[in-house]
Amino acid sequence: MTLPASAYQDAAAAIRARCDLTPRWAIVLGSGLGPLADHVEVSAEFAYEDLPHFPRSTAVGHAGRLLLGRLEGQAVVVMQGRFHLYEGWSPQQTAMPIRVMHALGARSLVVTNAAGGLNPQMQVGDPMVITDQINLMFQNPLIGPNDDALGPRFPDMSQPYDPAYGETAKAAARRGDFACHAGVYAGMLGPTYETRAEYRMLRRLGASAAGMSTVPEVIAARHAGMRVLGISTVTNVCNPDALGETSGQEVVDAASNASSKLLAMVTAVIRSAG
Ligand SMILES: O=P(O)(O)O[C@@H]1C[C@H](O)[C@@H](CO)O1
Ligand SMILES: Nc1nc2[nH]cnc2c(=O)[nH]1
Repeated sequence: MTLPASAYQDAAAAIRARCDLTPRWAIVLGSGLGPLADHVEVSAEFAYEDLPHFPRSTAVGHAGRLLLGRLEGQAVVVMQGRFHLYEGWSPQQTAMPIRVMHALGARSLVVTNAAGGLNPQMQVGDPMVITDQINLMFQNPLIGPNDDALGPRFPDMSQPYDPAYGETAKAAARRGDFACHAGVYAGMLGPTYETRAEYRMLRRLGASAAGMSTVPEVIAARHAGMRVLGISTVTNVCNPDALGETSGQEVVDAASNASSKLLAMVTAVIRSAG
């Protein structure tokens, strides 16, 4: 579905009409990670269905609420649930909330997700700081007329994830004494999990984690010049030579169980940026 050019400004105006907080940070909470929002001192809360042009969350483990408030004293806007291409939303719709949060004032983005771990050292519950991404969705939210007011027609993607944010997140994991990996996130269309042959291919392509989100959001964020921290939680181990079955519920449960690690890393980065 094509969105009107004014869609993200309309949604931002509806939010501003009820809340005058200017968020510096935008945070997208992935599958099972919604409870991180319990740590936000909330000023205003919006159901996605009440915001103009906003899609509705249909994915398991995604509450479908936008919160404005403070985390670690910093003004934040938090998506408790996101939109995925496999739900039937267009790339523009999956990325639209990023533009809304940018229009509200956010200049840094934290994206979190649940992902399959491809690196043999990974265990369920381990976080991975995303260093780069591979777009295997073969779709792009910037297709169509470019909004020059937002960003360039041909955005640079040489460093989509901010290395300084990543280092701070890894340092928080060291302080917390829990394992933390760094690697490349492969964005898949879903909703099927991968076959053994596909996991094998992803390893050969240089991916360390496979998921079904994040890539369109990060493209939209980089287009708008936002600095990005990305963290995956490994929810299933993808060993092509000994692959067990994976279910959506198992993924959500594994992500929820690891949410305290995510919280430690995300808050450390927000704190350090002052
Ligand atoms: O929103 P995220 O990327 O955390 O959701 C992942 C991808 C699918 O929605 C689901 C598959 O298990 O988890
Ligand atoms: N594509 C994909 N998405 C996931 N989300 C959680 N685990 C996985 C996985 O193994 N593959």
